[in-house]
Order: sequence, then C-alpha cells, then structure tokens
Amino acid sequence: MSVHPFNEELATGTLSRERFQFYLVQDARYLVGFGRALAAAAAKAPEVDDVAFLAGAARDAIVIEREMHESYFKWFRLSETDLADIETSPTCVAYSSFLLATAHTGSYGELLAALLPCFWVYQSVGAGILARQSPETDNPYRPWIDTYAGDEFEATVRKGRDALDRAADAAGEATREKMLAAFTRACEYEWMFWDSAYRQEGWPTAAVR
Ligand SMILES: Cc1ncc(CO)c(N)n1
Repeated sequence: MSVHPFNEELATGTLSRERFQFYLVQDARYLVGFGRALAAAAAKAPEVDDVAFLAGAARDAIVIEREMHESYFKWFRLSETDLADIETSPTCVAYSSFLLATAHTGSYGELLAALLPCFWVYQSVGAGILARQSPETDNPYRPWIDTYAGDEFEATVRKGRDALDRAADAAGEATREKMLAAFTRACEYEWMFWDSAYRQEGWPTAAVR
C-alpha cells in the first residue's frame, strides 16, 4: 500500500493537486457509506462497549467528512457546481457498496472484518509516511498525514482489532472463513481506492451515454 505512487508522492508532497482533489471528493462520498456500515455494526454488536465504540466511529466518519468538505472548499476554492461535476468513481461505488452489502447481509464478525482495514490500513500508511517526513519539509498534505498518524486514530485501530479478535474467538470455522474473505477484499479495495484516485478513474461508459 505505502509503495503505491499515490502514497509515495503524498509522502514527498509531490502528489498533484488534481489527484489529491479527486481523492478527497471520492473519499468524502465513501465516508458516508462507511459511516452507515459502522452504525449497522454498532446495532449488531453483542457487547455494549462495542456499541458505543462503533457508534462513535460512525459519528466521527461523518463529522470528518464534513470537515474535509469545508477545508476542501477553502483550500481548492471550488464551488458546489464544480463538485457536482465530479462523478463518483466505479471503485468508490464498488467499495461503498461492498461495505453496505456486508452490513445488510453479513454477520457481525464479517462486517467488523470488512471495516477493520479502513482503519488499520490508513493508520499504518499514515504512520509510515509521518516517519519519513523531515521537519523542514513543507508538505501540503501534512494535515491528512497527521490525522491518520495520530495517537487518537491509533487507539481506534487498537479497539477495532480487539473487537475483531473477540468476534473471531466467538465465531465458528465457517464464519471465520467469511471474516478472512471480507478482510482481504476490503484490503484490496483500499489499494484500488488510491489507485483509482491516481488514475482519476472515470466510467468507461461515459463516452457512450
Ligand atoms: C477509502 C478510505 N478508507 C479508510 C479511511 C479511513 O477512515 C478513509 N478515510 N478512506
């Protein structure tokens, strides 16, 4: 993940504004589905502490989305019309739909397994990038890096991993296999999400509509 050109260039601050902008718009849309899937996980959680943790994470995902929009407007000086012109990418639709489908049809364990990479991958990539920053570098993507490399986000990852381990302990072999498949698929979507932003992925059918 961290060797993808998107993240290599994010680390050095050389990532083009167009690519980052495309990523932010897609991510703001993704986070709505992510927040809904987290709220569904909260509803399914057998232990009340996990209900509180997952509902809090759902709220944070939506609040972050809003903050992201605000800073996005300020930073890139884009209007609502400019934003509306950017179509939600096939990968963004696929990843969000996968989370919502798992929320609808999957068990609690399977859903947690689909959601954990969203936290873990970002924390791991963010921390890796932060470690490579030199103090004198003026990286315009520093606010993004600091969000995911921070202690608060690390604590969220730890709680999520703990909840997943408990769900796996309580699950039978068949559920555990489904959990592994959901976890792996979400990791693939994480990679694809960066890759699609780097390519500024559109719909191949756009030209024939
Ligand atoms: C695609 C994606 N995955 C994970 C996160 C972290 O919440 C995010 N903001 N976007």
